[in-house]
Amino acid sequence: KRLAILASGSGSNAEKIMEHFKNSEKGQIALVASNKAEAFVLERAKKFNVSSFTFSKKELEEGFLLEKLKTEKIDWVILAGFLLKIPAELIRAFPDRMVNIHPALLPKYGGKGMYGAHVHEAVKAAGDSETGITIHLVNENYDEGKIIFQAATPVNPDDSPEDIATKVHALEHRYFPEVIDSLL
Ligand SMILES: N[C@@H]1O[C@H](COP(=O)(O)O)[C@@H](O)[C@H]1O
Repeated sequence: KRLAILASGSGSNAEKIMEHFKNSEKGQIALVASNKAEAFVLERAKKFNVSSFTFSKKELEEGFLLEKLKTEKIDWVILAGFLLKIPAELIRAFPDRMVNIHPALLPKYGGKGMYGAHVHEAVKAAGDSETGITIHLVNENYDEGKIIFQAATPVNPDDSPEDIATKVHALEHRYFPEVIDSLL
């Protein structure tokens, strides 16, 4: 299967996924794409000799990305820290073959504007005793697609939002590649 990864930032998850599929028979990371020309994920793609490109929000909405994914014969789309809303047409082109990772235990702390540090600050402010990750299929509502996998980690009262982020990233890096592999 040919996989494309969409990311807007650092790409630590994308790197773990590229590492996992480096010698895989089941899946190949064929493309990395970003809406940010300065995103570090593009540097990580170079390291794995995975071809990459960038696109604007306007191009995304005008179907440029969908055409590219079709041309590249992509089977699965992986959202790994991608912050723009995916157009409905693109979601419909990959029925149950587009997955996202969210840094919290959905349905808590999901929805528009709930991403990255905002999530961990909210967990801290609420005084929750645990948080975690959610891997879900993508549908037309933010963070509301069918949940495929969740894993939790305890939150200690003296954990800072940064400590929480570190724990959550560790879960993401451990499980996201394996869960994608199990879907193929
Ligand atoms: N959606 C969220 O955005 C972050 C991306 O991190 P990275 O993979 O770019 O390091 C991850 O925490 C992911 O759950």
